[in-house]
Amino acid sequence: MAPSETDSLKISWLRICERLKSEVGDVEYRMWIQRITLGPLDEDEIVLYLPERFLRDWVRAQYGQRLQSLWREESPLVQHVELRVDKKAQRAASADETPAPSEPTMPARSNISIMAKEDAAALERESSSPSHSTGGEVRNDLAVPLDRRFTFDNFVVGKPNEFAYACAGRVADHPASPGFNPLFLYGGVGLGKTHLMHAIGLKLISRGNISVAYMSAEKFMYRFIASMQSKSQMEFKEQLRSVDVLMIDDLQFLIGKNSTQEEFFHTFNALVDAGRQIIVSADKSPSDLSGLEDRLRTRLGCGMVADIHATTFELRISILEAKAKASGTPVPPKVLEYLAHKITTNVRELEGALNRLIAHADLVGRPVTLESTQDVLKDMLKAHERRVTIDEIQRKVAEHFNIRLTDMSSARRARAVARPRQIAMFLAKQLTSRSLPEIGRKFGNRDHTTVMHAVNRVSELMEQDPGLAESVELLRHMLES
Ligand SMILES: Nc1ncnc2c1ncn2[C@@H]1O[C@H](COP(=O)(O)OP(=O)(O)OP(=O)(O)O)[C@@H](O)[C@H]1O
Repeated sequence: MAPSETDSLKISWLRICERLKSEVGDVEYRMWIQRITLGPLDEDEIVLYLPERFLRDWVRAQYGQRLQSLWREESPLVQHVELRVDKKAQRAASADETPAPSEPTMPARSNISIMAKEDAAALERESSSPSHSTGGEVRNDLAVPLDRRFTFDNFVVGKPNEFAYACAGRVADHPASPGFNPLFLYGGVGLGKTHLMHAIGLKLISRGNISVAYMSAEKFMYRFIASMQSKSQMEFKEQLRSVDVLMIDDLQFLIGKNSTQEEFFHTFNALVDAGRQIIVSADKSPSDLSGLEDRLRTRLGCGMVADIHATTFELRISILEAKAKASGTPVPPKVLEYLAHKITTNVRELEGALNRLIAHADLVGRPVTLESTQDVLKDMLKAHERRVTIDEIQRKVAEHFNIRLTDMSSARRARAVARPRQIAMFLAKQLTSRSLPEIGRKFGNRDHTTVMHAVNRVSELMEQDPGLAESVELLRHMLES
């Protein structure tokens, strides 16, 4: 690189630092950005160094996009930003004239710094995978802003989530009431835990005069570690303990991070003792969160524990209807049913699929149809194809027709047994990729022609007998969801 290029990059970097400082504020700037060192330009990619892996991951998750766009604006030479770890980077940078990151502030032998290092190490072990960050904007204050879309009004209620919804509503109306503190919401990925937490926060704030802090457990940990490094633990503790409502999302992140758990435990006790509300979410119930300290698990389970169950077909349809209506783009009921049938685990993905369809329809100026849906979502739907096994099919069909499982492979020919067996063969052909001989083998070593006959016979009967067609469809539905 020519010297003039180096200088121009340094000047660009100084300007970017200034802009970031004004955007994120002094505290965040010192904590994260100032630790970055400018590296070389490699073709159109500028390299930036951070002295620790967890810092690199945090900066990448929180500022990666912004750094890239600022660089692009600043310099025509730079199109991409690469963040790397270089433990020597800090010292090298101070000798150079790039904006000097501060010297590491972690006191070498204090207990606190050792605790923070343990957690940082635990984090480092995990951080080769993408960050769990909520992606929220990091502001100068303690918490992450609430998402205005996540209101109670926008939350669709059905059997699987009605209890959690009711508990959330109760806490929003009467925070810190006996029996509801803490409120512990748990359930699988993308089922609405965060949505309900934000809804509580938004409702509380709308009534004014109450301070609410929401953050992911991951952010809690980063702030805790950062407070150690910048020797501002007292400030961190005071900020946390001054809120009326503290919400910590995805608590399972603290498993294995013992010092952060300890800090959270003390914060938890201080707040509950002071009559403040705590709301926590996790992917499992307190008793199943092995890896959390026992005393913390016990305290977490002391208030109200509410489970959000997996969605039902009916709930998925209601959610899709509500979201399609809100979008203003007409989506035929057939398409909604198709999606609800295919994407069964996660509301986030369901929503993502619908948004993709709507965006596509708007872009090409054509209505959403079943054909366009299958085409636009091809890759997504493929990933969701559920692998049904022949064993599962036999079990479900036997249960449904109240026959013994062994009759699936027995030689009995009575119609009460033979017909369900044929239906099971039909479903095995429809729902698995097994060949006719393979299916035959699973049904008591029957010949492939027997399976072929069963498949044809059931197809015929379904056309003639609506009752039987309904049974087969019901079984298929149960097996696929
Ligand atoms: N019942 C519901 N009604 C409307 N939208 C919902 C419902 N459940 C989930 N969603 C939407 O699905 C998306 C994912 O929900 P959310 O982020 O709250 O899930 P989560 O349970 O917190 O997931 P994770 O375990 O990944 O943190 C959000 O956009 C949310 O608005």
